[in-house]
Amino acid sequence: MLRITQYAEVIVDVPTMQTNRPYTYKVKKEFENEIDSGMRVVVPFGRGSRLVQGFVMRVFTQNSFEGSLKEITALIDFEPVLNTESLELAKWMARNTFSFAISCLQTMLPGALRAKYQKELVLIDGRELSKEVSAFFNTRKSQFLDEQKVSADLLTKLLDARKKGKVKLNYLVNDRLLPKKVIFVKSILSKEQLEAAKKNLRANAANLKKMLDYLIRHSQEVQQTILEKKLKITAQTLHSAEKRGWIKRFEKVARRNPVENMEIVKTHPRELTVAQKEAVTAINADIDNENAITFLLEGVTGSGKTEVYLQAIAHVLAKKKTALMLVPEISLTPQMVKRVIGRFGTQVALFHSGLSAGERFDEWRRIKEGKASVVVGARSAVFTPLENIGVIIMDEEHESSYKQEKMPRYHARDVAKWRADYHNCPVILGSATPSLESRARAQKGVYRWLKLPQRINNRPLPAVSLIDMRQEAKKTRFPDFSQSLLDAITVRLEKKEQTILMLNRRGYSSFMMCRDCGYVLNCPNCDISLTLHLDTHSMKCHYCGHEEKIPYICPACGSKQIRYYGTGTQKVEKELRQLFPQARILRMDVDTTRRKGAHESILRRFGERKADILLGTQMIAKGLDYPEVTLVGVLNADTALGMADFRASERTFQLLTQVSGRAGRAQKEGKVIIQTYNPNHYALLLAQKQDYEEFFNQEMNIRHRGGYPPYFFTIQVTASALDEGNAAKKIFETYTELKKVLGRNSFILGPTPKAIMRINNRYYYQLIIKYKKEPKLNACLHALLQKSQRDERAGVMITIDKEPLNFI
Ligand SMILES: Nc1ncnc2c1ncn2[C@@H]1O[C@H](COP(=O)(O)OP(=O)(O)OP(=O)(O)O)[C@@H](O)[C@H]1O
Ligand SMILES: [Zn+2]
Ligand SMILES: [Zn+2]
Repeated sequence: MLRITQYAEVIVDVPTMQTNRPYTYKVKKEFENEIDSGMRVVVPFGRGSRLVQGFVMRVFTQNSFEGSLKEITALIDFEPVLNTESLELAKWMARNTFSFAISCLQTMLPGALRAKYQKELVLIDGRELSKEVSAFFNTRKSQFLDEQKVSADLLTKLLDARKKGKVKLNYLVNDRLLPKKVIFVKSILSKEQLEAAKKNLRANAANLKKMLDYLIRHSQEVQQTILEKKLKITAQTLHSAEKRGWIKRFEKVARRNPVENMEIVKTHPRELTVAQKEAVTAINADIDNENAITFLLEGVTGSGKTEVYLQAIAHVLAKKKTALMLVPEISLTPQMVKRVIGRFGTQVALFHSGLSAGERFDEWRRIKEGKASVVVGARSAVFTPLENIGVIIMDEEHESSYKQEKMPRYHARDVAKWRADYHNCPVILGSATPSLESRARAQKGVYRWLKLPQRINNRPLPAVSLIDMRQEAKKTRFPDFSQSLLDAITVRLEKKEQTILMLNRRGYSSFMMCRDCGYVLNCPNCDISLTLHLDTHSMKCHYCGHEEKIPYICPACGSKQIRYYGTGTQKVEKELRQLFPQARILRMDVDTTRRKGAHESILRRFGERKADILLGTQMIAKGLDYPEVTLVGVLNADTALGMADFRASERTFQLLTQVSGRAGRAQKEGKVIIQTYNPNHYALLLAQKQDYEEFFNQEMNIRHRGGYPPYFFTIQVTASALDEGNAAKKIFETYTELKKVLGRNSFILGPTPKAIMRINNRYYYQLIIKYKKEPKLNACLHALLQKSQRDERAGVMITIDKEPLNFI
């Protein structure tokens, strides 16, 4: 007999057998009214019916299938965690970035929701239990179950007890998910009653008196911890007040507020300059027309791009729509956050890696519940479930951190455009130094090109000088500082103006080298040198995290002449303190900003002029807007140029232009000193002139001649394995397959071993496809990927990266 039954298509999470195909499961009667697409479920999978997690993609009813389908075991969520848009986006992303659907789905969720669920066994009936099961519970009512850790024998006995109804199995999502609860205090007496209580108080009950005085003056509820701090009292006093019937204490769900300790000043829209006005008018017109168009806002440093964003956002909010603003992680500075929150207040949600998992979860939930209408965040914020989006902004669009380097290898710019199409709204890409790709599209009319060619109030761009370190380094005792830079710092210290010093790359080549035999201390797992960290007094690998003691004797020749080599921020800080003992110096790098809030506190102190010099890595190159900074020094401009990557010049130019832009932004004139070993390189000469347009023209010529993007599209295919031979074999097989489908106008570079061939004991080989038009390529690559899943050779993996930003 036929019967209407409910079914669900589920994308399952099976690490060893990734697939983009959903599996169909039967929905139990109990779940029929509960289940919906976008919810996570637990399902049995494979021959052993192992329980795995999955996402419901679709629910449908139809006549019962012939064969027997497995049933959904449990619901993890009680309402969808992903909406229709997110599910669609995940599907598109899986196809478009050669990623697994499950990875894409998980990427859309905040980390707290991605954490693995736990299984809990609850004892229902303790009679006649087997010895082993009793021992497992060991007088407790419930116990977590980790299938990996209990013996198969015990597991069968537990499952048997479950069948007999003696034990129940629960699925628990990590408890970080529980909303944060805080205790509040509120007076339950009238003012008069409180006054009376005060009269009856013993003379020595000072704390209770303080408490009553407070309650008499404040009738609103207050958070317990805040009250304790304010009155310098303990929970004991509050307890006693409660017992006397003065107050009641109650729990409330609190929002973990990431900007709790920030001083926010209300800001107002500024009178726009002519160029700003033109930009805002053009953008707002397309917001009104619900036009999914992309703008490139090319504006020199300090030209007021942020004000353009803010006014476009205000326009969107006035239409009761929402706005998404993406900024690179490192420029998501307190300054930027204050500017946006100062303008739009509590309707702003923040989303970046500086937040704790709980804070991120709370912000995500506020967005999902429609309580936030402006989202400011880094790359992953592009997935936040804002509805009714009116504009999407991407500041510093050229930043490579917008591309995720691991699966799913998406570029936030592409996701932003997809969502703009979905919501019929414009995208604004802003930068002083746009990526060549975006700038070329603006030229061709694919993007609408808006320009802010002048700084605000026509302030001049700072004067930049290049210092040839090949000569200078010989002259001084401190090889990191040229005399011109030392002189310029001295002048700033005398005039009480501020200086920003940038050291390119974190812990740049502070490796250990033996001066007698040239031995370099390498990571045992990776083909890369270990980096010296003075704070932990150890040598660390930045790739795999391996850590070991600093050697004092060369392991190769036994010499004591093993020294660190190169320039790290810690070393430069030490030198600076010797050179300028009177200067107040702040250091900002990955090591000093690891602690939560450290980043903010360093910048705040600098902004309050509690320091004269801010020394840091690339972190300080972007977005900072401090009026007293009149000198920017770049200690080593060349490190990026030394890399065998065709984008090296572009990156160097962008970085130098950005960091130069920090100087002289207000009334006082700015000066920039760039120290380099390549003073004649065009990227440096044009950065000196801060001439983006000329750089664009020259670089496009070079790209044209070399056949690089944006003239060609690129795809990188990487094969890796624990065994080097297997990795190599795989890449050559891939090469042969690709050759069959690629046309005459496409090229393959390689196969070659990767520049760092071994990372964490895996070997990596790569090839790069360059093409203009290859209609069959996508399908071919998807087939390769699927096939490699079934590769017999252990641990052989293929990864595909569309438009990679790192070629080495
Ligand atoms: N119309 C305006 N009138 C007066 N001041 C303005 C105006 N627009 C912006 N500003 C101020 O000018 C300064 C520079 O602006 P902003 O930081 O937005 O520039 P930007 O283009 O984003 O710079 P960068 O790319 O270097 O970060 C800021 O202090 C800002 O408050
Ligand atoms: Zn040696
Ligand atoms: Zn390593």
